[in-house]
Amino acid sequence: MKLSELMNVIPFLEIDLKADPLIEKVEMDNREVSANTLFICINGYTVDGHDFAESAVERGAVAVLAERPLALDVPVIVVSDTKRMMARIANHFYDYPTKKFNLIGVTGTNGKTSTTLILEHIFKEAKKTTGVIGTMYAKVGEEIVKTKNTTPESLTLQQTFHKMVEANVETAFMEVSSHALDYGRVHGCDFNVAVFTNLTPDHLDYHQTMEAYLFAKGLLFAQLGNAYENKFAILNADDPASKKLMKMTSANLLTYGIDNEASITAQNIRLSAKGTSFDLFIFNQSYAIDVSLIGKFNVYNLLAAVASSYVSGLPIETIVRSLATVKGISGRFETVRASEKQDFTVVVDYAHTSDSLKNVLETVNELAPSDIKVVVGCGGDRDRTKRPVMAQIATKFATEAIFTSDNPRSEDPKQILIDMTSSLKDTNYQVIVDRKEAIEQAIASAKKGDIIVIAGKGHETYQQFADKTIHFDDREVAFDAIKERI
Ligand SMILES: CC(=O)N[C@H]1[C@@H](OP(=O)(O)OP(=O)(O)OC[C@H]2O[C@@H](n3ccc(=O)[nH]c3=O)[C@H](O)[C@@H]2O)O[C@H](CO)[C@@H](O)[C@@H]1O[C@H](C)C(=O)N[C@@H](C)C(=O)N[C@H](CCC(=O)O)C(=O)O
Ligand SMILES: Nc1ncnc2c1ncn2[C@@H]1O[C@H](COP(=O)(O)OP(=O)(O)OP(=O)(O)O)[C@@H](O)[C@H]1O
Ligand SMILES: N[C@H](CCC[C@H](N)C(=O)O)C(=O)O
Ligand SMILES: [Mg+2]
Repeated sequence: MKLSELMNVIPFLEIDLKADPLIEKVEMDNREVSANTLFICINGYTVDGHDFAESAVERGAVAVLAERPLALDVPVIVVSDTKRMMARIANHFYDYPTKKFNLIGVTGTNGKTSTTLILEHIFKEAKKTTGVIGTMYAKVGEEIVKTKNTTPESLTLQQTFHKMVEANVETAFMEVSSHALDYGRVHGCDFNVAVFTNLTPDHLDYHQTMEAYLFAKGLLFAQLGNAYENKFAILNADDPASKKLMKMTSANLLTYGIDNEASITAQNIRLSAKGTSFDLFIFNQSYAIDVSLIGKFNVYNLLAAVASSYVSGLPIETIVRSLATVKGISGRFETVRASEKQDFTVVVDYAHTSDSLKNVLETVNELAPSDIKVVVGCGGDRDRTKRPVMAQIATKFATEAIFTSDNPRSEDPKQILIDMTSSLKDTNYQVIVDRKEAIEQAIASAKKGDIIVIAGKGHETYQQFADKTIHFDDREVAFDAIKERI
């Protein structure tokens, strides 16, 4: 496509293009540039992309989009906000891919990955071709693509959607993070369904206040479109934030919940260590559900997934049937069993917020009257306000807590642990900075019947420090420690 055609998506742009080169690629990273590329300069948090424009041209960029004039031998188009324009350009370049399939966006503090993966299962059981974008990976049909962000920036996003169109994907499920909404990474995505899971404190380093955090989540509902376009907002009736989100959208509404009145509800919930049973009520029809997922919080995820599948046109009988085969989600309430002789339980869970940690520990408490040990830490370069709160929850809901490192990133691991424990009144804890040692100690000292919850890193297979990233998998470390003991 010609540069002039791409530039048409920018309103009121008055440029006199002396050359109108063919654009075959759009990139924001000079290292990815090749012949006939349009290079977009993004002034980032770490570095300024404008500094790489010259190198991009040397590598084959034939035009540059920038926020200031640059002395280059190729056309330089100056706009006030390159990031915002990048979303439009990406959308046009990849021919508006999200108009070509059903797109379900899931936002909320906790439960996004779980809900999107339950959705993937339901749609696959209904024999649909699916796509997923989220924390663990992006998936185009069966092909897995590694991702850096839960919700990638617009260029990668639209490129991935384009691949989904080529792979004949019929429905895609996407986690939409508050950062992505605030940055405008999803501008121009044509969502058919937007799902809200819940809102509890997290990312306050970025958003500063809960109001600002809610506002960012609300942007998904604000950009959803209208009821007459058959768009649906799926809201959690048990979360007070839903009342505000309702006002931010003109789409159709469908609510789900357990405690408050809702269109889709679960009643008579029975929790066990093997799974969960409940009666699903959907517009006064009821269905008996038996799933292998554990915990009340997963009932919410299931209800959200049922609601989104239903408004996407899947028959309720198909949806209900598929729930019987929903599998556990990697790193979410995942048990580690290394030997027949193991007489204690080890659970690895991705709880890295105060609310999710409380949910997991409450669930474990409900399941068995055992002693609970929790091994947990808090990530560096992330919301500091959650540190003392997570520590309080750990000592309150577990018999004993071992506080350790999560991903310290650029921070001093010891300081993070001081932030967690300095105002703690309870004394049923110890601090072991090294995560491997902490897990080994918890397992070595486990008594018969104990439950050990290793929280915060779930599916992650690495640990990030200021100077290095090492391979680290809670499940592997736990497995080896159990073997060592038996
Ligand atoms: C704060 C933040 O969101 N940063 C994002 C941002 O990075 P940045 O601003 O540091 O980018 P940069 O490195 O300064 O680079 C600026 C520009 O120069 C270019 N560049 C850079 C180096 C070079 O050699 N050549 C070059 O051309 C880059 O491609 C870029 O265009 O742009 C990057 C590329 O899109 C993102 O990967 C990165 O996310 C980082 C990794 C991050 O941690 N983000 C978190 C806060 C985040 O977004 N999290 C949410 C999920 C949270 C949740 O699930 O709860 C998410 O959606 O992931
Ligand atoms: N609906 C829910 N409500 C509260 N807690 C939940 C819910 N679903 C899952 N959790 C807890 O939160 C943890 C993370 O779940 P999940 O990965 O689905 O969330 P997420 O929203 O994708 O998180 P992230 O923001 O890191 O992408 C789980 O391991 C579990 O402890
Ligand atoms: N999406 C979340 C994941 C946090 C996972 C936890 N293990 C940590 O590193 O803090 C974030 O980037 O804030
Ligand atoms: Mg996620």
